[in-house]
Amino acid sequence: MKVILASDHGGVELRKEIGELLKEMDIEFEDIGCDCEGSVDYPDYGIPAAERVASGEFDKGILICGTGIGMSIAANKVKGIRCALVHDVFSAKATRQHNDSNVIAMGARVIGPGLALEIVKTWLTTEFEAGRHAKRIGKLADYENNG
Ligand SMILES: O=C(CO)[C@H](O)[C@H](O)[C@H](O)COP(=O)(O)O
Repeated sequence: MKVILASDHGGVELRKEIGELLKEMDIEFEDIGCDCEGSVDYPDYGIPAAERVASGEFDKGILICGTGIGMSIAANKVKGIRCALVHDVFSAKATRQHNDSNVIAMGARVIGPGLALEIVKTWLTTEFEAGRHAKRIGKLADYENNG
């Protein structure tokens, strides 16, 4: 599995902690920043990261900003992306099982690193259940492709 990590200035520390976790889990990843002291704009990191998941270069993406909201909105603008804004372990599991989410967004100003790392572990290790959920995802793809 290959994972891409990105954040704005609100998520730098948490993003780096997630990178350390991925190393411990022996998961291949690329961290595209930001490597910023000052303020940056979340679409400049979230959209390129999501595009690289949508293209198939990466299997999953993890995006961090202050709330996770900006990053989730940005990622979901990219065709083929199902980004879930997640701040609890139950949702992290459910969004893999039911939505086959390929990106998650979290807010570093919303949750602490302990919970965030548990969310990442759960999300990366939970499989899509398919079945009735596959039909629903198909409807999303149909809308994306045909309106
Ligand atoms: O986009 C966001 C909110 O939806 C992110 O949380 C940003 O990190 C936040 O807006 C940045 O805010 P700042 O006041 O410019 O640091």
